[in-house]
Amino acid sequence: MTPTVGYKGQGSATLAWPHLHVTKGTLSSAERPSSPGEPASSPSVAMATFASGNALRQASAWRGSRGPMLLLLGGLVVCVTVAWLVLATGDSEITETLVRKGELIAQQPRVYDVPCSEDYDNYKRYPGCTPLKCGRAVTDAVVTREEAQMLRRLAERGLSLAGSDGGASILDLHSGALSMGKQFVNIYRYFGDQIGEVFTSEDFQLYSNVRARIQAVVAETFGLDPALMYLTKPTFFSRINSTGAQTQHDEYWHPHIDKVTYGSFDYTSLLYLSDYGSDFTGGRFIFMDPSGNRTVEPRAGRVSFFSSGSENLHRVEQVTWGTRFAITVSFTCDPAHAIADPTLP
Ligand SMILES: O=C(O)CCC(=O)C(=O)O
Ligand SMILES: [Fe+2]
Repeated sequence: MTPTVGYKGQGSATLAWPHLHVTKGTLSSAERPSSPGEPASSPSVAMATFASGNALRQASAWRGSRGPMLLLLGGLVVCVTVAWLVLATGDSEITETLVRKGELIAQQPRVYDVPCSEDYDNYKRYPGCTPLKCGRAVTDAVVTREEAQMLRRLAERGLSLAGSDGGASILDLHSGALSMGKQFVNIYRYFGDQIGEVFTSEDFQLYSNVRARIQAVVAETFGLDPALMYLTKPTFFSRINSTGAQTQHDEYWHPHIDKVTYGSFDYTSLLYLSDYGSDFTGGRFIFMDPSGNRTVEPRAGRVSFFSSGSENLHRVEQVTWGTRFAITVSFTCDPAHAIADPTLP
């Protein structure tokens, strides 16, 4: 039987370490250190010699086991480092980081031109809005970190009412869609008048104000008439953490083209409400170009925007730790797909 064998094993191990049995300071002459000037009968000396003899033996035992211990410790350090690296760097091969979290794009947006894809030949053209030049841009100068924090609090309050069972939850102030468990509810219907205790008219004013500034910078950067581009749906707050997906709605990381996924989008903008690296790890935005992956690291208050066609195939790296908040605010050139800013019902 296993326990008996184990017990026997322990017994023989005890025998291999005789000093563990010397509990009363009774040392054999062979073990007793010779100390000429000292009366061997003195109990305190006997205790001291016993203690030091014991310490010596323990020290030599420690020296004996030091090798394996150091090996174990080394292994532990390697494991922790690898785990940290995986958490910190996420799941992606990155060819180029377009904008790091620690950089501040405080003046003009940093712009990267990308040739427009051929898909545009198949879409109806809206002069003054349909992209003539395509690309991507990032700015930290349009939304302050304080505003981002206020919007993040708004998102936290709304999403605290429910949230997905999986890692990705959304709140769409326009349609009222809010993730709940494995589906969505309409917050305005589900919570009725109580929603007035969660959101204030100032929250909605801030959203409109920020949306208008984003629209202006998108128009200026792409050379558009801001009056000929319109907010379109869906426009939503997202909250992502590392909880495993429970439904397809939680699988935010798939590569996609916004114009294909959402239909009406011509320009996508993303306003980040938390910081890559300190609020969460993983979760970088990745443009998947034929020549390699290019990433934008989220930073609270950072606006990243791009033409929504297949020249900007992208995905979000899986979040490995913490919580990532963002808002997707997008614009269409088609007045038929225009929506008004969200308002409190
Ligand atoms: O949150 C992001 O960085 C990107 C979200 C996105 O790709 C989308 O909403 O279509
Ligand atoms: Fe997207």
